[in-house]
Amino acid sequence: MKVVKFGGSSLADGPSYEHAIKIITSDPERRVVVTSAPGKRNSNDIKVTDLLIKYANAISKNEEQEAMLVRKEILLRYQAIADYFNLPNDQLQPLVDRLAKLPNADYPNNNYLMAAFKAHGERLNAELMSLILNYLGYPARFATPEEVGLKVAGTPNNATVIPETYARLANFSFSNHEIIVFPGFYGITLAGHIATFSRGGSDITGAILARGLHAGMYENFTDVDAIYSANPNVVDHPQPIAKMTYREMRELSYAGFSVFHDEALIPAIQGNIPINVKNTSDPEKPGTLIVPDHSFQPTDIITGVVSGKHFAALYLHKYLLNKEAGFTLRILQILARHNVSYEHMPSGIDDITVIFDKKELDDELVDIICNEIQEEINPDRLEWIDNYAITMVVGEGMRNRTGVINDILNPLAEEHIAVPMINQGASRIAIMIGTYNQDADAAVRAIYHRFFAN
Ligand SMILES: Nc1ncnc2c1ncn2[C@@H]1O[C@H](COP(=O)(O)OP(=O)(O)O)[C@@H](O)[C@H]1O
Ligand SMILES: N[C@@H](CC(=O)OP(=O)(O)O)C(=O)O
Repeated sequence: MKVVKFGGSSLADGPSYEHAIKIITSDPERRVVVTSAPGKRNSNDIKVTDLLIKYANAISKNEEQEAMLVRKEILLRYQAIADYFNLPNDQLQPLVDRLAKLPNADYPNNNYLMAAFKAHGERLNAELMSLILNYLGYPARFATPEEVGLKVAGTPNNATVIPETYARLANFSFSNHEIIVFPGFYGITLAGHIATFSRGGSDITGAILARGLHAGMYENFTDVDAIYSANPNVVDHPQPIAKMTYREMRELSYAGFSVFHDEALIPAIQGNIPINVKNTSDPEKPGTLIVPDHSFQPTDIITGVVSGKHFAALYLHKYLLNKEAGFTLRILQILARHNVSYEHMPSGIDDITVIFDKKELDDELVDIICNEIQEEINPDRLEWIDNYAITMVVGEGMRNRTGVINDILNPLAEEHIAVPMINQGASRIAIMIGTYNQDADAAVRAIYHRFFAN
């Protein structure tokens, strides 16, 4: 049995829906389908998830006129898909009502309201997909996180799955003849409220279902032929990756290979389920296979290179820092006091750099943290670097090679790219290079061309 997830770009309009339906119905193994919300139909378009965020904000601010206009815009997206298949209008009415009634429900606070609104992009799309499949004569059943017990914890817009979900999923039964259509992106908290994963999180739902339902394969359909060795928006015609390991993908998606969510690797790893990323418009192409480490023999030295620009860094210098017991602990205590987590903390004998994901911080919080560190720790130098980027060079093939670091650093030096930090150690398959934002893309191109020129 296969779990199949379609991204927003693969369900954006009637023609793309038609491709997806062909894929679903061409293989009887494809029994569980996970939908994203309709995505962009062209580069100027707006994702339905972003329209729903607008709708939620208008409701929170009591802007009734704006809310009505956005709600109509959202409905038009689903209506256009339904019309493409000549679905009778009355069948769409439950979706229309659901969207209209969203503001009337009780939410513990505005964050839960936002989560519930956002989740409806996928929920309505799964319902629509099952209606269309049935209308075309394929036996499909719409199932929800409520029904199967997909439970989550954490914050309402950045939730994580609760392990008991897997036991509940094991009890979810469906017949050999039906196609289950399930909305991505959200689960239900123990208190019964909707909470979403982070953006792009429908990939996570697919992986949870694949693990919980013991799928033989998790197919992830998107709008590119494969995962490439570099972001195709940064490098022209990068090389497709035929096969890679879970660990490689996790390192790369963490740093910016947005084609697959880094958190979605975890259920797949736990369930030992291979992932195949494929193109909805060209499903015959092999795509990229993501597999466990033990079944993999690397052919290239590096598998991919990527830069994430959403980082900031706090650089601290203090003589004899390495002799001062509890120095790092006191920094971490200040961060914990403000509920801020850090990403990395490379250190030297007199220096330490704490790297943050910018999503964790705002300007006010940065000021507070810097002031507290200055007062309580009294470093000789404290510098906040707001335009920090992390370039990640990843490959199982680096494991037993020497000199790879030279091949990474030399092209950067040739391009006069400053490298304020290198971290090569903890993970034997990844080297992390700190650069400044403005150099990040050039760094990716320089490293890519050094390793993949031929
Ligand atoms: N290394 C990469 N390989 C392929 N695509 C990438 C890579 N890095 C970034 N991308 C981008 O990821 C996009 C697909 O991800 P996303 O838009 O989230 O898809 P979906 O809507 O199918 O979930 C591609 O169109 C591409 O622009
Ligand atoms: N629709 C959500 C979740 C998601 O996974 O979307 P996509 O598959 O289009 O990346 C978002 O936009 O974040």
